[in-house]
Amino acid sequence: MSWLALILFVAFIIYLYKLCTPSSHLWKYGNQIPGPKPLPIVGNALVFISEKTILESLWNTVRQYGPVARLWLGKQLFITLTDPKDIEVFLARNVHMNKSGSYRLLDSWLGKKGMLTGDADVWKVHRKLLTPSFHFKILENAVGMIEKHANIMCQQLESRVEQPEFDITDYVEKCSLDIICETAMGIDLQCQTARYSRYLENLKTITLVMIARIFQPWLHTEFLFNISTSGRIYNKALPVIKSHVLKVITDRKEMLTSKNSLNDQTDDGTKKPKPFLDFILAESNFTNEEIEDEVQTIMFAGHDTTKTGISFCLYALSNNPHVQEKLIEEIDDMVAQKGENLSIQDYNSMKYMDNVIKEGLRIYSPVPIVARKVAEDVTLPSGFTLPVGSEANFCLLFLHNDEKYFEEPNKFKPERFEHQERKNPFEYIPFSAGSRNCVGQKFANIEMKVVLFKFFQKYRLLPATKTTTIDLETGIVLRSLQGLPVRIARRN
Ligand code: HEM
Repeated sequence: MSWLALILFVAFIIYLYKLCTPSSHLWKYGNQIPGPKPLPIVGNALVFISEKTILESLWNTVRQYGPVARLWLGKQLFITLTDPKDIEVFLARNVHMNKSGSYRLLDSWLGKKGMLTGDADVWKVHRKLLTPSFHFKILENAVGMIEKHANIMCQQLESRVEQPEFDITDYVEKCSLDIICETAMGIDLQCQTARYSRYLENLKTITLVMIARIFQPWLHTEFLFNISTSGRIYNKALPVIKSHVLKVITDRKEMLTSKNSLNDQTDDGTKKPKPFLDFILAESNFTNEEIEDEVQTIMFAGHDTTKTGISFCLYALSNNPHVQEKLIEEIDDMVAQKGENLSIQDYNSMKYMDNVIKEGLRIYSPVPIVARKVAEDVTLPSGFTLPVGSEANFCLLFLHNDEKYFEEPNKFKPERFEHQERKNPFEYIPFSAGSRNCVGQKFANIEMKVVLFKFFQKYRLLPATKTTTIDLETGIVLRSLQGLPVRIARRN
């Protein structure tokens, strides 16, 4: 019996070793890039246990080894890039179009056919077919719905006025989900007025498990992941997310077939925009799998990012009263000129608001890291060669907080965008760049403006009194370990 156990143990070690040993090509080029000495099997994965957050570990690696830093995660060669000239090589040319292997770990959730994670062949077709659903005309009609949900958020916040500090993310998150569901799916979820959202709770679990899994190479195989504690937690949360999305699709299909329940007028009598989901359902070439993957993708990418962008902006404004006052002044001027009913052009004409949002997306980039699979050996302007099969990770958060490109990067200064003479446009790319940039960029910008506008018409923000610092972490999108504590006061 003990012999059998020994043989099984040795077989398991050989299996792990093979699983974690990179190809000689990766090994040769990978080790020419600066980085810490790897251990057998795990590579450099232990660097992620030494710090409080994954971001801090990555940041330390970049500080120590430079703007091109190498880590081995098992057999995966993970190269962090923070120089805009190096990043440009990937984003400006249509050569390295597939997302990195880390995104494949999201397949059981986002599928293989969604725009965000899909490979180039599927992505090209979907992006072309679905781009019209983000057209300016559609956004223009969506403004009223965004305003409606922003107003509900403000009503919900009434109970927090003049109260101790609280996490603003909880409110913004539900508002963002309601916005994406009604504008993109045609379903008014009313998540803000419900006390509990199973979708949001389980989504949080899924994203946290997934991000940790990326940096734990021993959990990359399905078998080991499924028997791990993280895998069991994930497998319990996933069906909730899946069934939620399926219900959204079924409900919309039913609404489209029974015309009675299809109310295509907004409360103020204007025509509702055609939701993204109707574009997909009308596309006869889309399989059920493709529909589900795209809806799953837009539900996630369309609310978690804007939630993060808005919440961090509000948090930054709570700590920068002079910026807040200037923004309030601009909002009051706009109301004095145009009244309450603003068009998309009115929102976009507020220059200071625009710069506040740009600065928020710089200092707290909602998507801190994006990554590509290296499709062929490529030599970067910095001189290093990235071998085919490695992962190139662009750390947008570090790039945007690098003093080489932004003076006093820790200061929240929207004015820096007034005289914007960037040496290289790839120095500031919160929505990524090139043909796989964010398809929802215009939608996100208008949503952020409307929510800030409605909020500051009613309230002022005050800094938290108990929580004075936050630790940034990646949970696919940026998050803070302490939440984003603020206090609010009524204006007037
Ligand atoms: C502040 C808000 C947002 C930020 C900062 C943001 C940022 C990004 C970034 C950096 C990417 C590239 C990701 C990668 O290469 O892995 C991306 C892609 C994407 N985003 Fe956004 N996003 C935001 C809002 C939105 C919204 C509101 C939607 C949908 C309504 C959306 C839908 C997508 C989709 C579908 C992709 C994949 C595009 C493609 O590969 O063709 N995003 N976003």
